[in-house]
Amino acid sequence: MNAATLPIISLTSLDSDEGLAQLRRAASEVGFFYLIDHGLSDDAQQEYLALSRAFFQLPAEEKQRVDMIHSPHFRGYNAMGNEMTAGRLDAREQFDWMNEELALSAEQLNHPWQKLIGPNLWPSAMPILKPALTTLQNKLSDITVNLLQRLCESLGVDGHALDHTIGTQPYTHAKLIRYPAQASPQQGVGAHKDPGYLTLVMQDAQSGLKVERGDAWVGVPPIAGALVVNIGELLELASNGYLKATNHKVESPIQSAERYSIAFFMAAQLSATVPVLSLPPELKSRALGPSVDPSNPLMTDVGNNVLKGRLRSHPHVTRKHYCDEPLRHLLAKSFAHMPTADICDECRL
Ligand SMILES: O=C(O)CCC(=O)C(=O)O
Ligand SMILES: [Fe+2]
Repeated sequence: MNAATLPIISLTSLDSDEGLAQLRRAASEVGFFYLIDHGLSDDAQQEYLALSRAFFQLPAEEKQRVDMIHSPHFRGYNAMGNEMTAGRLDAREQFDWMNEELALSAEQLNHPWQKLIGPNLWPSAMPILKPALTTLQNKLSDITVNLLQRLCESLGVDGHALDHTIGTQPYTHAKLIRYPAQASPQQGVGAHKDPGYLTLVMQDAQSGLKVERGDAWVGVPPIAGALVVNIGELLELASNGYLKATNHKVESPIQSAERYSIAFFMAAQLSATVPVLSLPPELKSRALGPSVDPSNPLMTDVGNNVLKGRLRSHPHVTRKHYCDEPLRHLLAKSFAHMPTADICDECRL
């Protein structure tokens, strides 16, 4: 599969039945597609990628001031060697930000996922980053909410069927990512599914993103101006498996080229439980239930499904902020159906 065969969906075509049918096919047969006519110009995207390059070029000590290890809410910077996917280290550095919120006090915490709520860590050496990335977050959030509504329509249900799980604004999580060139092929990020409803990826001119199709991995080469969309685990659950959260990974660039991307994950509010949509009979008969993988149970309680991914990806943050009592006890309860070593290998909860 190449750029010509990975579906290209125009957001402005989704007012028509034909556009919706194309969207449904792309989302159910591939789970990955390019989105065009989404309102974020190629020039604007290049500016955000340039900002990202400038951030990663900051001196190491400036980046370390906002290191994720300081954030119980999984916000901030991760140097190379700090992230695990599929049990192996990823070769990328990244900066994560989410909804800007106040943290809950220890007395207010009833569920471990509530600890995800909190402020971002912004680098004082680059004051432009906070307003610029907040603007980007709002734009991408609007695009994903619109797309989620169109997806619901394409499945023959009310376009607003999932609105109540989002409320006034969805849970959003975004990452600036740099994949440095490696001397030999490396895992930029290992094979995984994204936990939320929908993911948008903005890529520079360097390829590397791959999608699982049957027993093959196919490339998702960049198309100028297009955003890459993928279906997350919550949509697989909401559609009872009619839509699939597709496994994907990034292979590190080799030789001299580095790769920059910006990933944006949109989910329902952390306190929400995702409902199973009432699909019309012709789709329902093809919705055979979400995938069952004991090493990656899909959870309809959004906070736990999101936290599951964060705990595994950043074990150093988990150890520092989640493994002391009473949180450790609550965590063991939330993930009682998962192998405990999967959550924290060191303390085994
Ligand atoms: O960098 C990319 O192209 C994709 C990254 C990704 O899949 C992720 O961070 O979940
Ligand atoms: Fe991903």
